[in-house]
Parts: sequence; C-alpha cells; structure tokens
Amino acid sequence: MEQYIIKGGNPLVGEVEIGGAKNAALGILAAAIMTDDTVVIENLPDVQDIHALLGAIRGIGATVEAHGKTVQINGSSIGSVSVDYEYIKKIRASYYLLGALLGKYKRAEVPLPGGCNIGSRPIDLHLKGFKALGAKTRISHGSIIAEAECLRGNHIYLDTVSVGATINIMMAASMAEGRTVIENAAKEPHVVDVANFLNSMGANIKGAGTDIIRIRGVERLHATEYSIIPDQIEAGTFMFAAAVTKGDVIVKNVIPKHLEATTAKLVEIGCQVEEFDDAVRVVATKRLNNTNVKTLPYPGYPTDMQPQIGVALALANGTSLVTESIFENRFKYVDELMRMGADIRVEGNTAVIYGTEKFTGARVSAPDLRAGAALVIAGLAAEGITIVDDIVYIQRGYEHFEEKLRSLGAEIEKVSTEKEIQKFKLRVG
Ligand SMILES: CC(=O)N[C@H]1[C@@H](OP(=O)(O)OP(=O)(O)OC[C@H]2O[C@@H](n3ccc(=O)[nH]c3=O)[C@H](O)[C@@H]2O)O[C@H](CO)[C@@H](O)[C@@H]1O
Ligand SMILES: C=C(OP(=O)(O)O)C(=O)O
Repeated sequence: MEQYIIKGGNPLVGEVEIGGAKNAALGILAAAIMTDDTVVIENLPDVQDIHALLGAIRGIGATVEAHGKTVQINGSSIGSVSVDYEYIKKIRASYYLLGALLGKYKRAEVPLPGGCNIGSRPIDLHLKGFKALGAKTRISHGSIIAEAECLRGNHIYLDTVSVGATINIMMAASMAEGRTVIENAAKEPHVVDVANFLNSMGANIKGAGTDIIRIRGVERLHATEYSIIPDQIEAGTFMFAAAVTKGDVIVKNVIPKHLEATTAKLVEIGCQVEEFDDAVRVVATKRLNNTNVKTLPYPGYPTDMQPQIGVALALANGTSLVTESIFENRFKYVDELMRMGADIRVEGNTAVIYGTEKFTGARVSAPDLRAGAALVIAGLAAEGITIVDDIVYIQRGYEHFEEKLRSLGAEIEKVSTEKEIQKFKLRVG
C-alpha cells in the first residue's frame, strides 16, 4: 500500500501547472461514445478515475487510443451496452455511461456507482430524468438497466441541484426526439464544459451555466476535437497549500472566474490573491484569520474544497464555523486532523474549528479524495513527519501530486516500504 511521507515546514514557493478537470473529463469521455465518428479529447488529467473510465469504455468495445494528455475515442465498434463492474466499482462517474448509452442505443446496463464515501449518494434524480424522457429503469443484480423504445424530450424539474443528474439527463436528451427543459439545473463549470463538448459534436444545448438548460434532440452526433477545462479543485487545493505554508505560489493554467469562491475565502482569511488571465498567485505572509463558510452548489463555495479550507481554519487565529450542506459525511478528516493537534467539534453538519497555532506531524489515513489531499496540506504545514495512508483515494483525482508539490519545495515522497520511510527520514534529518 502506497503512502505519502511528508516533512512539514517548508513554505511552498514557485509555479505549478494545473491539469484538466477530472469531473469534466469524466462526463466528456462518456459523451464521446455517443458518436460513431472519432473524437479527439485534449488536456485529459492523468488520474486513476480517468484510467478506470477509459477501461470501462474499452470494455464495451469502443476504440481508445491515449497519447499523453490526448485521447482518441471511436464508439463505432461498441458491441455491448452492458458495463463491467470491475472497471467502475471505484468511480462515481460510471453513471455517465447510462445517459450516454441510453441516448445513443436506447439501452444501458451500468453497475451502481462507487466513488467517495462522502454521504448517501442516491441517483433518484438521474432515473427520474430518464423516466421523464420515456425510459423504463430497474435495478437488477447490482446494475441499473435503462431502456426505451424511443426517447422523447420533456420538461424536467430537479428537486435538488445535482451535477450528475444534470449531465446525465443532458446527454440522454441530446439524442431524444424533440425538446427537453431541465429546470433547477446545476451550474458547475464542468456542466458547461460537457454541454460545450456535446454542442461541438452537433448537439443543440442552450443555457448550460444557468439553472434552465434547453436541449433540442438531434439524430446523430459527429466527430470533434475538444480541450477540457482546467481543474478548479486541483487549483484550489494548491492555493490552500500556499496559504497554510505561508508560501507564494503561482497556480497556472486556470480560469480565475471558476475559482472566485475559493479566492474570496482566501482573501477573507488574510492571503493576497492576484488574478491574471489564466493564472492566480497566492501569497501568505502571516497567520491566517478565522472565518465562516458554507458549502453550496456553484457559484457557492464547493463541497470539494471543504476539507482544504477546514485545514487552513484549524491553523487560523480564532474560531471558525464550516457548514457542509451537500454531503453529510464530509468531516471524516476531522478525527485525523485532531491527531495532528487540531481542535474541532463537529455538531451535525457544522464543524466548530478552534484555531490552533501549529500542527505536529502524525500518521493519518486519507478517508476520501479531497479529505486525503487536505491531510497532505496539513502535513506540509506541520512540524515534523506526517505519513498519510490510503493515498489511493488521492490518486483518484490529483495527477502527479507529490511531484507538483516537490517542485514547489515540499519535502514529500510516495513510499510503500518501511525501508523507504527510514531512507526519507534519514535524508530530511
Ligand atoms: C464525478 C463528479 O462530478 N463528482 C462531483 C459531483 O458529484 P455528484 O454528481 O454525485 O453530486 P450531486 O451534485 O449529484 O449531489 C448533490 C446533492 O444532490 C443529492 N442527490 C444527487 C443525485 C440524486 O439523484 N439525488 C440526490 O438527492 C446528493 O445526495 C447531494 O446531496 O458533484 C458533487 C457536488 O458538487 C461533487 O462533490 C463531486 O465531486
Ligand atoms: C467526490 C468527488 O468525486 P466522486 O464524485 O467521483 O466521488 C470529488 O471529485 O471530490
């Protein structure tokens, strides 16, 4: 089992290049199979979730040729609409193959999704959407089966703002007959990116990025070349890493607009944030201030950035409140952080964080993807050595994480044996 070993205390300084957005890429890769032409997708992040989804796409018979950050997908050779559990038990976004296959072939059979255990994650709204388009859905032997004689556009109101349901319905509706309107749609940048990608394949989607999306179904989709947007969560994670280590980092290849909620909070807690066309610079020179934050759908503060700000506030001057309003199980990093000296009480969906002056390194476990990344950030700020176990979660969504951190001056290694741990300890003294 691989672990990260970190010697904390170095301020992060320098420039870091952000990869393509995992959560946009997952939707886009699934949508790519909806045409029989060859689709070229650029700026793909090199993370485990993407490798898993590409495996699933190959598994149903599509041709996938990956060269670095670029992949070519051809869906004309798909021979099965039934996705194998092995490929996707660990990823959430496998459910996008439901919308894509249902739209194209009017039948899909996809195992119930895995992904991070951050709370109960129903998919009732996805199924409600497919049913409204005329599909019948059922669960059989752990898989969701959705099928329709023909899909017909409809008016669909989402009771809860859901990224996954919005993207899935958008995909299926792109190849339905007639018009679909999705109300109370999610507005996240990755929803817009998937819509732009589908439009570049000939779909007719309007309003993505607002809460009403209008889709006019088309008979076929065609070839395209498309570049995925930068990952706002990876970028935000490096911004907080700069903040907690009192660093000075230029985070490159970002869309600053997508980072507004994160930037606003960093400024509130005392960092300087400078915005450029496609980069942001975060400078922190003193102890951070306390603040309150509540996670909300975009353009609110993202739930995927909640553990990272939690770590920063645990080191801030004063008491902060962090309210998690999207997923009920996203405070699992708190117990681990307390082992490093944090003082936090969780009451319902709110963490009351009493800022402490320093963390001391400890052995901790990554409970999920973003919580794992947050614990790495904590380790970078801590006195002494931190070992983070279960980094497979982190590898789901951060490409070359330790290499990027090292390029900013962090002392961090990926290790898997006691000998490697001892070697690191000897080296860092
Ligand atoms: C692969 C991907 O893009 N994952 C992201 C996506 O997850 P995901 O798409 O799974 O999250 P949703 O936006 O769907 O979830 C938002 C809320 O809606 C609820 N809900 C969702 C669907 C449904 O059918 N019924 C229902 O009640 C969920 O329990 C949650 O409380 O958006 C989340 C919220 O920004 C992010 O944390 C995840 O990183
Ligand atoms: C929770 C996340 O991913 P998933 O929805 O795939 O579990 C995430 O990207 O933070």
